[in-house]
Amino acid sequence: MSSRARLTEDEITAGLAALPDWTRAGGEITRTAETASFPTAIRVVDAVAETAEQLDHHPDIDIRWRTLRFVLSTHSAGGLTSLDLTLAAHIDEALRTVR
Ligand SMILES: C[C@H](O)[C@H](O)[C@H]1CNC2=NC(N)=NC(=O)C2=N1
Repeated sequence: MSSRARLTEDEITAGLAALPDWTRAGGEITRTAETASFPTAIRVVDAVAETAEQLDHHPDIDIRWRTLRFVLSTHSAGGLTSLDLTLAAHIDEALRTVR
């Protein structure tokens, strides 16, 4: 299966079981997280930007002081693909590790 193929409902359910901080709304998943400070929020975004470039897959990001909101979807597929789950796991890792 290509990583840009739309996932089935069962695949989405299984994938999201490992991503408890993400909320699904139709063809998107969203996570909001508060970081320690505005500079930390920017460093998280910087780390995510690097991953996004490597994956050639890019999140929508909303920055409000030290709160970040990420929205993931595969625009070319019109919904969720394994790339969204992969990127979500990387964002979780950045939020856990970047200080
Ligand atoms: C040419 C390039 O692969 C595409 O434009 C990529 C870039 N990043 C992308 N990011 C997301 N989220 N969805 C896409 O369909 C997408 N397409």
